[in-house]
Amino acid sequence: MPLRIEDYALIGDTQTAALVGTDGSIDWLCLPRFDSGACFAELLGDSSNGYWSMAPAGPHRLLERRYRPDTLVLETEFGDGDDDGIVRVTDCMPVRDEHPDLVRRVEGLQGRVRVRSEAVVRTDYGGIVPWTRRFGRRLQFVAGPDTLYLDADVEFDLSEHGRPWTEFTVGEGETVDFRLAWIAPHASSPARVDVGEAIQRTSNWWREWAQRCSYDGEYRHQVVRSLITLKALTYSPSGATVAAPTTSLPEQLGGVRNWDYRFCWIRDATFTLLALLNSGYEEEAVAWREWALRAAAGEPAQMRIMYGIEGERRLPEVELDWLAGYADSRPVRAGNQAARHWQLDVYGELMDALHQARLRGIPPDQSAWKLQRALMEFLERSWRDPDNGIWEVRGPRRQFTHSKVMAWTAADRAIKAVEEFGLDGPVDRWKQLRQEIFDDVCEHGFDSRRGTFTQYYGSSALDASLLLLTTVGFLPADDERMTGTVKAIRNELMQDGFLQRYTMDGNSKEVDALPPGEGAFLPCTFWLADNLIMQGRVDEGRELFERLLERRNDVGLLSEEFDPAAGRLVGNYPQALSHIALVNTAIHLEREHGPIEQRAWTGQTAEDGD
Ligand SMILES: OC[C@H]1O[C@H](O[C@H]2O[C@H](CO)[C@@H](O)[C@H](O)[C@H]2O)[C@H](O)[C@@H](O)[C@@H]1O
Repeated sequence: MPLRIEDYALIGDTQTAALVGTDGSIDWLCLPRFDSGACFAELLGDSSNGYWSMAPAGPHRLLERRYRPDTLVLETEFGDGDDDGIVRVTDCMPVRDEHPDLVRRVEGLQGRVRVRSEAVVRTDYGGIVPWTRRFGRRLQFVAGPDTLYLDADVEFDLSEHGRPWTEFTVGEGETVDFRLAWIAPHASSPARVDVGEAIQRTSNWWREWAQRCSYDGEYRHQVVRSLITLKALTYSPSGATVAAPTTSLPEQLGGVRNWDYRFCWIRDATFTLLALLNSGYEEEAVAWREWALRAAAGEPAQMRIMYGIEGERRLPEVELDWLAGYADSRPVRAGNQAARHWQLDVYGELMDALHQARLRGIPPDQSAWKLQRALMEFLERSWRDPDNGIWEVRGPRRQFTHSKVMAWTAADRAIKAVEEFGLDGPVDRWKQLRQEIFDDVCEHGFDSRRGTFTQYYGSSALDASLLLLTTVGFLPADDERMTGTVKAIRNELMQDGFLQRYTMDGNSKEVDALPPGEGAFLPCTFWLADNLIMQGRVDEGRELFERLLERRNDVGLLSEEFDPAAGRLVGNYPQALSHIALVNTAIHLEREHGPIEQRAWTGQTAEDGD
């Protein structure tokens, strides 16, 4: 039985990340970047695909696990059989100087404990067995483009089926240190490091970063944990945030909805920008904005919905058929075919992100406005085209209501750039466009019989993305079309207290081309809380928010979805979109009726404005 997804904690160095289980085993780590092949891939396969365990050798149990306050330094404590002996394993990835490092310290807290560690290193997602050599207390693993070194205070034995292992005893107050480093094969071998100093430096780095959080409300503890998670998912050399550090953790246990999230989605990243700006992280927000402008630069028709972490456009999807999949959920995929999608909303997302930056006094330079004008020209020609929608469905393209509203958002922000920031553009034409889209959505995307907006033009299906119509300012929260939509979504998409993304009935396969069935989508449930707060139903919004907080695991992490029947987190993990939504709703609750800065709602719609 694999560990549950929520049994893992995250450590990372802002260029890649690892998952550490409650059993002390590191079962996922891609080196040197988030999107590289994994050297530990047991998460998606079995022990032959690589892991690094560290726990008492005999019978033992987990006593406690936590992050050092306001850091990404993880401490896991184990008691031996009768709790006479207690050890602490401290894990972290120091923020990188030259190459990636992962350090582990075993510390005796009480009595004497025999500890066992196995370091089964693989490359290319557990598919390649490297050439392993021992030089005293140093192991070297070599395979093609990857060379790894494991330094330890104790010697490893290579005799057990080629799986390096070691056993040692720690007494109270004693420490035994380990360090795994990755280097390019042509680089010289890494010098040894002082693990205690590396852990201290890493703790200080995260604490200083966390102190910059400007949110000081009642959910500060949870907000800071989510922000640290977002920072850990942001590739620091470029400023791009990955949607999650994993691939193919299933949206349904045993199912086929298994995707690679180690890329940067324009949509997700725009939400990230808002969360960062709202919590005082301007530097990160500026880095993201510059990344987005570089990534989207060029011909607007060629803009992508997602990019690699350095802005790469080709992200071919392949199946890793040697991996059995988490809980037998196959296929395991690397790369994401959604990179080739046409999703209309990204133009609105990008226009809105740049508008938000201007609103907060961090205007992009003139060349950004040139790009925005080019995007608007493209959108004026293309907004009527069907697209793959926010959920990236793999069925036929459709006239998705949310996508059209995001085209409206693009026009709205272009108008505001001229009227509020004095930029130059055909504002009358854009006003006409905004009105035209508004009328089109209200005519075709609204079911007047049921009093709700619908997933796509002419359909009866509901879609939780419609909750975003208020946050972008398309309609005020108390407009009866929105209260009707929120009511219908609550009635039909709520499952055991959490929202499904869209109607999953016999017809859903026609839309997403996948067998029905997935967990409840946590970001959408946060969006429902936002709408309730905006309607003035703050207590109901808070109650829902707190229900969502309870779904976080013991170290404050969320995946994308929650399976209410199994009572388990599902989907890629930890997921940026869920943590972003948590931060935004917490801030929103603080301001109660004022989501104003959350998006760009200014109280004026095309209807009552012009
Ligand atoms: O379920 C279908 C799609 O699922 C993934 O997309 C989802 O994750 C994205 C990243 O967080 C998010 O932007 C999108 O709105 C979600 O639907 C997957 O990446 C797609 O390939 C897949 O079709």
